[in-house]
Amino acid sequence: MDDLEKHRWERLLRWLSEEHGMDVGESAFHVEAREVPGAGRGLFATRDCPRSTTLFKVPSTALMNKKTVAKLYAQLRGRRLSGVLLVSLHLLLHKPLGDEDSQDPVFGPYISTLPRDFSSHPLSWLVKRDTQEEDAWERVALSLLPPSTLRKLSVLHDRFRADWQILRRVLEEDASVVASSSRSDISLVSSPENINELMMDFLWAWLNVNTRCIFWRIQPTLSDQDNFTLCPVLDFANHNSGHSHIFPVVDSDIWGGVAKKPPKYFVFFGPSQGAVSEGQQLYLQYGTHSNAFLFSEYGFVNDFPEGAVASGAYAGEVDVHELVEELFAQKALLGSRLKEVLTDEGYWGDWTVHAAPAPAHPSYRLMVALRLLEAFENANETGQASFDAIVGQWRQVTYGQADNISMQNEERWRTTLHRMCSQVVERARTHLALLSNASCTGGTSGWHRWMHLNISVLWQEELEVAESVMASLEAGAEF
Ligand SMILES: C[S@@+](CC[C@H](N)C(=O)[O-])C[C@H]1O[C@@H](n2cnc3c(N)ncnc32)[C@H](O)[C@@H]1O
Repeated sequence: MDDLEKHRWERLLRWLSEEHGMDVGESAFHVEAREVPGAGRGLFATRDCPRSTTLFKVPSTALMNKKTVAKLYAQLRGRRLSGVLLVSLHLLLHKPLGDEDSQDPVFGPYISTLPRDFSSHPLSWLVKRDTQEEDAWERVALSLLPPSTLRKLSVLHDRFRADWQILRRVLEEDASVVASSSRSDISLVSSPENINELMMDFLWAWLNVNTRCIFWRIQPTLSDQDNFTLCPVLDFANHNSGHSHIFPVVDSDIWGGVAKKPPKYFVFFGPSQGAVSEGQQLYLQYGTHSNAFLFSEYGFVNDFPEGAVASGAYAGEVDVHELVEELFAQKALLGSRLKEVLTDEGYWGDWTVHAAPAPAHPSYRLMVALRLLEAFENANETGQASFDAIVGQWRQVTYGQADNISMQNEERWRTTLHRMCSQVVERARTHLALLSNASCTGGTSGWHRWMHLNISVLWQEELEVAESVMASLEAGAEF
């Protein structure tokens, strides 16, 4: 890290210690931030840690979440803003200017350590497209994304736009909120340029929340959308698809009892299965996410060595929603009726093919959908009695009361899956060829080249997974 970043890290530790009473001494704090090429900064062990070592404990007063931030905005209590909105609003109002530190008297030293720039995040390209401010590189990059990645990104974009609309209203209607900002440059003069600038600042805040938050229970209901926090120090940890070295203690027995109060510290253990060595990067597994998800939500992918998909060493997957949806659409009115059946039974969408565990296979949801589609053979319409009878047969198989609709149906859906995988292979080859033509996405800076590579990895995964599933089908594998 450069001197400025080192200074910010040290200031963060001083703030945690002096303002929040966190123990950052050698006996209780065993991590440090370092630069990681291609991943910004990461967390590293500062000494050998035996299994289950407590790596560090962050006082809950230093966390940024709905509970700690809402206290600062009593005037907004009636608006029932989500945790994402409140925390993003606070970041927006105290965003550091240029290379300066954040002037927020409450969380300033923490906010100063957050990434300053999200130009490489694909959501930035989409948001810039809304205002015709995207550059040629971004336009081409968006056009080269696999369809399912673009869909995931669009869903994220919708979430962002909805939050921005709410926040804009809050800023326009409540002058005291803007007045509480520590920024000298914030302005709500409603010129289109000002509003777009403010939206990009909000994007910076929102992406910091979206890429750095972690589950933290502040509401009694486990699935409450506000059960998350930003956590200083921990949020320097990068993701690894294989294993995690950091284990957050996320739930407390207190919740089972009457006290219903979050714990005083957010505690992070090292692995219980083995020691970590001094200098080792400590990863946090963000979840078992596909590369398409990591790319759209976090702006990076897990790379994999050539052949790792075919050997099953890398659990690649492809979301084939668009291709399946198209098959139902081709059945015109019958397709709509079948969509209704699948939706009612909870099987519409989320259709994937997987490389591992061997044999490479379709997801159960995909088999269920294809069985129904092929049960009607080439028909585009059918009478109600025959429709009900066929759907009845399909239900028996789906509920496990029969092995199959017919051997012919099994043959048909496997053939359709094979054809679909071959389409995936073909479009992946086309896009990899386009991507290898440097002129089409050859940006100038480091992150352009890195994102170019990430997009290639997405297509390479599509290619290798689809080829593996085709090989399984050709070998007659049972799924
Ligand atoms: C919680 S932050 C981790 C710390 C971050 N690297 C930083 O410099 O502040 C999550 C972000 O880190 C980056 N990241 C995390 N894991 C990564 C990985 N395995 N490869 C590349 N980038 C990664 C992505 O930009 C992601 O959105």
